[in-house]
Amino acid sequence: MAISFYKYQGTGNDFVMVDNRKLNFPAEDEELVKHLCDRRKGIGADGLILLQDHPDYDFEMVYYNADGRVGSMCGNGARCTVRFARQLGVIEDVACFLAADGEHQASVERDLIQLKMNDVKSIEQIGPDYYLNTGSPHYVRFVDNAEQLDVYGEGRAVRYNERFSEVGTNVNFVQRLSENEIFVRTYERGVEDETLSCGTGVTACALVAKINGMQSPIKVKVLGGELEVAFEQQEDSSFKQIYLIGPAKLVFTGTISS
Ligand SMILES: N[C@@H](CCC[C@H](N)C(=O)O)C(=O)O
Repeated sequence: MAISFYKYQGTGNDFVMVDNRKLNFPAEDEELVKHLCDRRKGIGADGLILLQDHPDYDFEMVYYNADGRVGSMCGNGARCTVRFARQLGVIEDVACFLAADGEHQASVERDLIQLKMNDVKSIEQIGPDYYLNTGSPHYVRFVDNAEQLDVYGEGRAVRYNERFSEVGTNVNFVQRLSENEIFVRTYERGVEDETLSCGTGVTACALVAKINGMQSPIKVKVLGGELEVAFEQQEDSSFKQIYLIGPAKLVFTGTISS
């Protein structure tokens, strides 16, 4: 079977994208998805995304992690899907689409994609660390020197902690750089390694930064570039009007036989 694909990246978080509007991509085949995401034997990506029709939305985004399993929300993947939808002519500069965690709005502003994330009602504190869901589950730990950190080793220690054993978690390490800027490194569930950026992770870190005295909007440096997170915190401490803003780019297109 020949599969036509598009490769996109958002701050270095990269995805194989398939226009599934007129296809019936066999995504239940975990080995196929894993193969396409394999960096040596396949195309290479942190995940695979199907863009498909939906009767009530501009499109639906279906996300799979690089391990072949269907994933939860992917913030960078969603920004790339919006760019992809625009390239295909599915949308113009605004979109209302469905993802794993429900409805999202987005807009295209030149190089940047502004993505509205779902509200976050609560943040759990676990010792000095935090745990919250921004569409995907995220553990957040503040550190003094994220650059020197063993993200793989320390990330796996949390990822495979029995507390998270059923669903697992992504693990983020955050360093405060200035009054309105943080640096984030993330160990991603489903990739089972550090990625260059994680959109839902960056969002989680910005909300936790607010709890620790920082104000919206928060600039976020990641290994693959820069993002911004804007939000409002309500009196009941929940977060609304959360926006993840950053670039999303087409890298190349191709055809691969499975
Ligand atoms: N890279 C993503 C997060 C993808 C989901 C994650 N791998 C999981 O399984 O929770 C992002 O940009 O949000």
